[in-house]
Amino acid sequence: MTPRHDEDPLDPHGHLDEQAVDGALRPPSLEEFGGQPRVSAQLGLVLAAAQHRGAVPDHVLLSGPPGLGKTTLAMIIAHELGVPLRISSGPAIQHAGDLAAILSGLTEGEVFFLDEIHRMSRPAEEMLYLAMEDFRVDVIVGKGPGATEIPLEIPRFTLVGATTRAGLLPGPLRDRFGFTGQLDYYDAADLVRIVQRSASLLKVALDDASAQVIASRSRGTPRIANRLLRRVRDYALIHASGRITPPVASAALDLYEVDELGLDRLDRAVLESLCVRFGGGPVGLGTLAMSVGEEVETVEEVAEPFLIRQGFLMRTPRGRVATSRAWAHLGLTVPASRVDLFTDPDA
Ligand SMILES: Nc1ncnc2c1ncn2[C@@H]1O[C@H](COP(=O)(O)OP(=O)(O)OP(=O)(O)O)[C@@H](O)[C@H]1O
Repeated sequence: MTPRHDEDPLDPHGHLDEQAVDGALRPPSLEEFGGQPRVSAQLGLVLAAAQHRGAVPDHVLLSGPPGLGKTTLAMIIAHELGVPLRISSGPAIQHAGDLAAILSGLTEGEVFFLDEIHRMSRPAEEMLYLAMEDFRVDVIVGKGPGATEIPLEIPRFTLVGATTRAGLLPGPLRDRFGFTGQLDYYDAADLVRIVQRSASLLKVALDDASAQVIASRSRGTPRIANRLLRRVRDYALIHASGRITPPVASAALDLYEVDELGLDRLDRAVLESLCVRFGGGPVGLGTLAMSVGEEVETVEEVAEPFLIRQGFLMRTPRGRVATSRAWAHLGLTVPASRVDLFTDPDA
């Protein structure tokens, strides 16, 4: 049987993979960017004032967990300013020369989006200080004692740096950003609107109650909301004649092991390991990550912030510790040896 691609209006010929569909769902303007009202309003003002003065806006730092819209905001900034966008990432810039090549190739007023800015090499970072402040880079020509620095003027640009770990940025780099937007997890009402917008772009009928089922399991993250919507759409297509209802949405998400609070396999593996294997901790992050077969960064940047926010896990100087809520969520009883930890002495 020939596969049918015509189900997807964003992908009529079947050329777009899932990531491309994700990109197609990105809101193009601040007005369409749902949620984050504080960051949106502050950023809007920075851009409007710069445009009013006819100046290139200050550099912008966006921080927050993955999937909350940092790349989307960088694209929106360029779009609102009507300038081109150049994209790179910290790990891709290992030598100062890589950065010099990018910066000298920018056009006047261009937005330069540098993702994972905390993972840039030290020499590149130092070059960036100068570029951000004086719109100049010092290119080193030659080697050893005969090496000379040649100053090179670069066009004025707006750097949009993104990081999941603002705390890892050296002070001098952080200080050179004129505006810092701290993105936080989205509340359910915002996610409902985001998922409804995506559903309408995908030409999928989605009632309020079903949108709420998806939003409540999306860990406060638009990228996850869009992904779950696509999984629910698939499930409805195969099992419910394409009709999404709250029970259909719940059944789909159960199948994909996303529970009612939005915890996925990795989150539960981390909690289970912490509670069962390590008796609730404290346990070091490296050991915890190894016990679930994941990279330290993944556990630290993807699972942990959400588990902490949900009150399942605490970071302590001696390691990660489970809360009583973690045992309860796993359907386990807090071991007798831990009970006193969670008992309020004044109760
Ligand atoms: N405020 C929003 N409104 C609507 N959709 C959004 C919003 N924020 C993010 N999205 C959607 O979520 C997806 C992920 O967003 P984005 O790639 O900007 O996240 P990110 O913070 O840059 O993630 P990472 O740190 O992993 O690069 C995008 O495809 C976009 O469609």
